[in-house]
Amino acid sequence: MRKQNKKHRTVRKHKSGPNFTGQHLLHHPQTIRELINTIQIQRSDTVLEIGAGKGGLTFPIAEKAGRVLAVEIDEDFVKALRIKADGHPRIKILHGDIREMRLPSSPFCVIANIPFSITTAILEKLLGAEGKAFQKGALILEKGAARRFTQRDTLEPRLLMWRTQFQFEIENFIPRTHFAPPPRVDAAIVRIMRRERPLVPAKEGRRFAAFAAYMLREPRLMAAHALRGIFTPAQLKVTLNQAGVGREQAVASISVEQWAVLFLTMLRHVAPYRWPKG
Ligand SMILES: C[S@@+](CC[C@H](N)C(=O)[O-])C[C@H]1O[C@@H](n2cnc3c(N)ncnc32)[C@H](O)[C@@H]1O
Repeated sequence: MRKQNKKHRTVRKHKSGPNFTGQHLLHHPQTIRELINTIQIQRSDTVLEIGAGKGGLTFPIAEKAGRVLAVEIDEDFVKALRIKADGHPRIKILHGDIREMRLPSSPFCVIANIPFSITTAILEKLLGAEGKAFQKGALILEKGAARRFTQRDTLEPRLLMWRTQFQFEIENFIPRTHFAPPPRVDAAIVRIMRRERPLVPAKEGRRFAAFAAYMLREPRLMAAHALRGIFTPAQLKVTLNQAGVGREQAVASISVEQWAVLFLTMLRHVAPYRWPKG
C-alpha cells in the first residue's frame, strides 16, 4: 500500500509539476519581436519552432516565414494550437518529441524558446550530422548555457568542433520575469549561423574532436608541449607559425581559427598513425 502511494505521488509530481517540459511561456511582445528579428527570415524560409507551447511565437514567425513547422510535445497545447492554426496556409503543427523526430532534409532555420532541460539534446541534433540542412537559428537558452556556448575560450572538444561549422553569439539577455511562469534563472537569445565556409570539412568533425580532446587533456599546457606527440620539432615550428600560436601559449587560449589551422596542418603533413584517435 505504501509503495503504491509512493509511486502515485511520483507520477503525479512528474505529470502535474508545472515545468517537467520546461513550459516557460514567453509573454513579452518586445522580446518576441527581438527573438524573431535575431535572424533574417524571408518568405522563402522554412522555420522549425521547437516547443510551440500556446503559439506565442508561432503566429508572429508565420507573418515572415514561408512555412513554420511547429513541434510540440504536450497534447493539450497541440489540440489548442491545431484549432488556432486551422486553415493557416503557412503553419504546420507537429505533435511529438523533437528528440525523436526527423529534421527537415532541405534548408531550414530554427526560432525557438526551447525547454531548457533538453538544451544539449536539441543542440546535438541541430549541430550534428542530423542537422545537415540547418542554416541558422535564434534560440532562447539559459543564461549560463548561452555564456558557455559563446565565450571565446572553451575546454569542450565538441563545442570547438561545432564552432568550426557555426558561429554563436549572444543577441541579448532576457530577465526571467518575461516568462510565465518564470524559470529559476535569466535567459539569453543566442544567434547561431552556419559558416559560409566551414573552418574544417564537416566530414572531419570526429577526427577534429579527437585532436581537440587530446590537446585539451591538460588545458594549461603550453601549445608547443601539447603538440610534441604529434608533430616533429621541425613541423612544429612551421605549424605554430602558420597558426599564429605562440610556443608558450596555453592550449586553453587557442582560438577556433587557430585550432582549425593546427588540425588541417596535421592532416596534411603528419602520418595518420600519429593522429590522436577518438
Ligand atoms: C519554454 S516553452 C516555450 C513555449 C512557447 N514557444 C513560448 O515561447 O511561449 C517550451 C515548450 O516546449 C515543449 N516541449 C518540451 N519538451 C519537448 C520536446 N521534447 N519536444 C517538443 N516540445 C517539447 C513544452 O511543452 C513547451 O510548450
